[in-house]
Amino acid sequence: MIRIENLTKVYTSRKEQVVAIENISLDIPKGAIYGIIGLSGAGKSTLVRCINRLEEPTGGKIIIDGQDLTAMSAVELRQARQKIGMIFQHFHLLQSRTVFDNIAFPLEIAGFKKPEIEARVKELLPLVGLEDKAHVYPSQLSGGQKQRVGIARALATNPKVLLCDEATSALDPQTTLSILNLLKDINQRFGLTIIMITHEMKVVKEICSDVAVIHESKIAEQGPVESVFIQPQSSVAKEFISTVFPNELPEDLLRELATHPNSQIVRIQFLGSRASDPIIADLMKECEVRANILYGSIDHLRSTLFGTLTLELQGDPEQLALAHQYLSQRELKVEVIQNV
Ligand SMILES: Nc1ncnc2c1ncn2[C@@H]1O[C@H](COP(=O)(O)OP(=O)(O)OP(=O)(O)O)[C@@H](O)[C@H]1O
Repeated sequence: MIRIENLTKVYTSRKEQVVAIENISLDIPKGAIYGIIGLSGAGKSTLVRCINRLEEPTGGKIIIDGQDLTAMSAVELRQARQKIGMIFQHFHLLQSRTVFDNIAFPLEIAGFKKPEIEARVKELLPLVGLEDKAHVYPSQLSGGQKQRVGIARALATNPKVLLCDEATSALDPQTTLSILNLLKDINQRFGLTIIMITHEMKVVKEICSDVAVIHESKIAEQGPVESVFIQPQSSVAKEFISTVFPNELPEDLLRELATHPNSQIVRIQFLGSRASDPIIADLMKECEVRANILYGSIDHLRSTLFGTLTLELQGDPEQLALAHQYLSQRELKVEVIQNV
């Protein structure tokens, strides 16, 4: 639905040239919640601002529903932008307008008549849970409420795409969760395609269906969230995943385990229904190895279970080989952390 082809943006000043994004290509399916994650300065904001040409790309194409935004005239672009909503980290609300008038603003610009505007705003207020705040000013709202106004304003012209630039980065964890749930709800109810720019893997873990990791202006890797979490390829993706699923064992424990004879430390990761398999009981019964649990966690990637289990396996080489065979037959991802 959205195709980004070889997108490049170079900022040129008198002193220097900065390549903010370089040859980025992405296919974003209709109805996806597509996360774009990267460290500060990686190029995320530039990328998202190029998607609706708030920033003019230096090269490449943005194709939305078959229409090339980069080839559009100013008038065509203005019309196309009505189908692309955007929300920002710092909300960007008009302080002198009430909540109602902030949400009405894009409809006024688009030339809607007063009764139509009133009807649409009255539809949007309950959608974002602000029925009782229509006539208050932004300064009287909490951060989460301000972002709800931002979301209602972005949805006013019935967009097909919602761009979110660090939409929850200024919010506390609980408010972040409530905004993410609202975005998930909107995505499911209206089939809206959402692009989430973030530097926080917990945002990706919570609601994204797909993710692209951007590093030093380029895409380091991309794919469905489950694949990237279970089999990350790039070191930057691994680093991000370790922020939500830390699985390093303490150094002194590793040192102590290194003294155990015939022992191996393995990390097992599993998705979905595999989370309820009796792995340890089977390993002990079928492979006759001893399995000591060193670390375990189970969590959700959106609505799929994702688990990590770090075990010390003890047994002779044949028994350990049998254990690996057993684990690989069950399509679990197994990594040997330490052999003794
Ligand atoms: N208007 C500009 N003029 C010159 N350089 C810019 C401009 N905007 C961004 N850059 C540079 O482009 C690179 C990418 O910046 P960008 O803001 O897109 O990164 P980011 O991943 O969004 O970072 P952050 O999370 O810190 O906002 C950085 O090196 C930045 O300094």
